Amino acid sequence: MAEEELPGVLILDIGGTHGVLENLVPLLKKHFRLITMKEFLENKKELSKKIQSVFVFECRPTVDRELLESLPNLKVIGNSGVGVDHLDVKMISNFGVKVTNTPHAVADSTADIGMALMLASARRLVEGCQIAVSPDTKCFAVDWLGVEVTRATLGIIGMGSIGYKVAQRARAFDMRILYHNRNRRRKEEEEAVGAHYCEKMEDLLQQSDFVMLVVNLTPETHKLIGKKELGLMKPTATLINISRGAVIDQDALVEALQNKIIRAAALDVTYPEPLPRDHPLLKLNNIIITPHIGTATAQAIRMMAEEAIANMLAVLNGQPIPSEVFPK
Ligand SMILES: O=C(O)[C@H](O)CO
Repeated sequence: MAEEELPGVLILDIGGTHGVLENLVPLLKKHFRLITMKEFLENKKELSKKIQSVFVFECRPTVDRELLESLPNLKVIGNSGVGVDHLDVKMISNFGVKVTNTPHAVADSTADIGMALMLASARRLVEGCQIAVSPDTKCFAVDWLGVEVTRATLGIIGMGSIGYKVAQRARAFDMRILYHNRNRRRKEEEEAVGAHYCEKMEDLLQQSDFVMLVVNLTPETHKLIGKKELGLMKPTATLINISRGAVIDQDALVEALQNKIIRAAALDVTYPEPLPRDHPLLKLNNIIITPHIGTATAQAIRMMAEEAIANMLAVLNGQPIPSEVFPK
């Protein structure tokens, strides 16, 4: 089909992603006529009617009312990524537009980063690297002992597809696995990874050596972990966050880390991202922060684009939609 005849997809500007989007262009071009935001703004009159879908890369750009009002033939917003907290799904659906996401593509890489953060924090990997390259290193390993992950207790808060992948990996470390989730998993699924359900999150917090946050950000999970919850954790415990920054009350976390209420934290997500350079979290030495890289692998990015494309095409062709997000 000639490019002109393909359905138009508007690509939202994504900023400094180091050429990621350019790598996705050939994939998208097979099925869509690509229209960048710049092109759209320069030629709104001609292009607005042609755009049937908007491709949102990960969680940065959002879609506002003004944009929706200017796209009369828009049918779907294909989010590349699982979290859709940056999109007002209710407002979008009031325009008769569907929202889709990519839960399958992100699961392995995000679970991997959860494990990487847990191991790095437990074994003080970042400090170790700094000591190794420091010119006057006199430090021996015994001066800065870490803690063991093997056979420790891991509490997973949020047992969706990513949480479950974390449990699968943790099993290989002989970890005792606890989980808390809105809905209990099937017995066979629990048994397959040896996970024990905690109906009360408090029980999980009190018993875990590592607590990993894998929930979606919703009004119910906003600041789910605050002063009270941190106070329930063991002083030797580590908090790992691979979901969204706002799931933690960051002021309470600063206080807990400063006062050694918990041992350490390892965050792939913060609020905001990036943190302002003078943020107190950046001044602590019992924390590791990575810049939201849960899905930053070549394979994950590609799979996310493929899953998003399949979703968008299903909507445009009136077929069953693999991963639709419904307004709550
Ligand atoms: O939501 C996701 O899938 C990741 O955080 C990437 O944005």
